[in-house]
Amino acid sequence: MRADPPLVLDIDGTLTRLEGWGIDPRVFDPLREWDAPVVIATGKAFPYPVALCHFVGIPELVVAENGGVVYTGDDVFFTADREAARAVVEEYRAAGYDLGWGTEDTVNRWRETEIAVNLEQPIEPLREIAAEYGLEVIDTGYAYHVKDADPNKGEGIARIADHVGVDLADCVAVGDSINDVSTFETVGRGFAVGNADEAAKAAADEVLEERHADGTLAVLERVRGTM
Ligand SMILES: O=C(O)COP(=O)(O)O
Ligand SMILES: [Mg+2]
Repeated sequence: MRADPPLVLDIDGTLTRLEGWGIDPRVFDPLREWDAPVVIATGKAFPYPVALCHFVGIPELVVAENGGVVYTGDDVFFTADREAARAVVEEYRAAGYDLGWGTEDTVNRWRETEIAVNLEQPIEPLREIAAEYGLEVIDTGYAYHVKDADPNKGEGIARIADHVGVDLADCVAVGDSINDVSTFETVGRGFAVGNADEAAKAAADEVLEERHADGTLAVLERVRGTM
């Protein structure tokens, strides 16, 4: 019997319902039944992908914070320093702006290496301050991320692949935004969902018609048992 290829999946825009928010429940069973490693590679803070793996019922193989945090299932690696991102946020706040997530800010509460800012906040002053500290700001369509330009999802995926013993060339990835470009450059086959941004579409091997989880489910159908 032929096996399933290892998977690398983004969360927002990729496992989401067509309306853009919330995990599409149809992805749970195929992911739990997948007979190869499934890596969740996201811009979200570390607890979110860990919880997703936990509730789907799959081993925790996680790239979080756009590569700033990598969990191989045995070891956690922090590949970026959050002090610069914190300094940017302090300056942004001092200039009268807000991160836009409310007082308890569960979006950033457990972040270790970067900071996320609500898309409704002004990006230009954020970019200017970030540049002073040598950081970049990326727009995933779900948040602005103030981050070190160096670590990325792709490097984290390579570290996990090495640890679990899968060949990157065999890996199939699905993603939707600029933070998935390094993923697509790292794995054998990258698919951008129909709602993907231009950067993700340009970096993918194939752009799907289907949007959000419809796209991911179509890829799973196509690649299941092809190894
Ligand atoms: O955190 C974001 O902005 C996007 O998250 P994602 O990488 O899972 O799409
Ligand atoms: Mg995404």
